[in-house]
Amino acid sequence: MLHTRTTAAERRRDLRTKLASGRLLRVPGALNPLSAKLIEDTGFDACYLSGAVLAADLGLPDIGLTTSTEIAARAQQFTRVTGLPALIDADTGFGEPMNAARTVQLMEDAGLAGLHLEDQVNPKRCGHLDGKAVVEREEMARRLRAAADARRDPDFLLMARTDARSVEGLDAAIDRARAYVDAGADAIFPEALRGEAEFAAFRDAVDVPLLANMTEFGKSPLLGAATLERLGYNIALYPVTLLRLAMGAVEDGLRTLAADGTQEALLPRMQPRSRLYELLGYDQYAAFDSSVHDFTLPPGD
Ligand SMILES: C[C@](O)(C(=O)O)[C@H](CC(=O)O)C(=O)O
Ligand SMILES: [Mg+2]
Repeated sequence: MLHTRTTAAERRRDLRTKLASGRLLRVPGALNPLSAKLIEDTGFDACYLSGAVLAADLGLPDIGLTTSTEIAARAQQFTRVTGLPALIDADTGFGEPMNAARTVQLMEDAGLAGLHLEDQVNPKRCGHLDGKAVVEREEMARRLRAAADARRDPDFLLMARTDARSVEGLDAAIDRARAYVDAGADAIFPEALRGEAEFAAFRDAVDVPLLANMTEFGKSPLLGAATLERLGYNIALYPVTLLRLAMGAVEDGLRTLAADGTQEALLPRMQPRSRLYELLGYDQYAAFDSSVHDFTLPPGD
């Protein structure tokens, strides 16, 4: 009820253990705390809080407009209701290396299991768009050293994302990744790789856990879990999948409602009240005090 019983420390250890297992973790991006509960219920390994989704949720583009305190406050609403480890997209760290350090502490306090910082300049943009620019390698290394040093729980995962593939080419991106590991990154997120061979080259070159960003409508092919596992990747990320699915359904539904003047035709596509109540744990609230709470549903709801 109300919140998960799992502590942040337990979730961080859980993520570390899963990463050490060598198997591929499947990590969808949650679109709100309720969907994070569904990600847990359907058996995924962890959940992701995407910068693109957090911004879109506020009706904003993903260009670094959100602030670290804003996303930390939102993140806490997710971590409170799921026992799954959650990894957050901390963009560029929201400023100078000192800001990246503060961001790490805010995300630790929000109960997250880890974050990733990227090497783009501010203002950043989606990693799958053209026209990106990256900071000097040493500048990003400073960002990472500050972040690693600020961490109070050594199990909090510090992942470095490099956007350099599209800007400087694959070899430079690999060199950066190695430098970022030396600066304290526990894992690497190579952004916008072009094909399976590039994913394989990255795996050969870097020893730490690797994340494969399987975002839709981007520059990377949508490699299946079996392929990513064979390539030796540790995390398959589906960052914006739920938002895209939900918004597709919402838009279709609105058009149908406007055209038909009733939602009758939409009922088979809806999550029924009973499933929503199950996810929210209404029965536990009823058991807490049945004299106050009685949420028995009529059959068929
Ligand atoms: C992973 C990502 O950083 C995100 O914010 O979810 C985005 C995803 C997207 O815009 O498709 C990115 O790849 O830059
Ligand atoms: Mg992002």
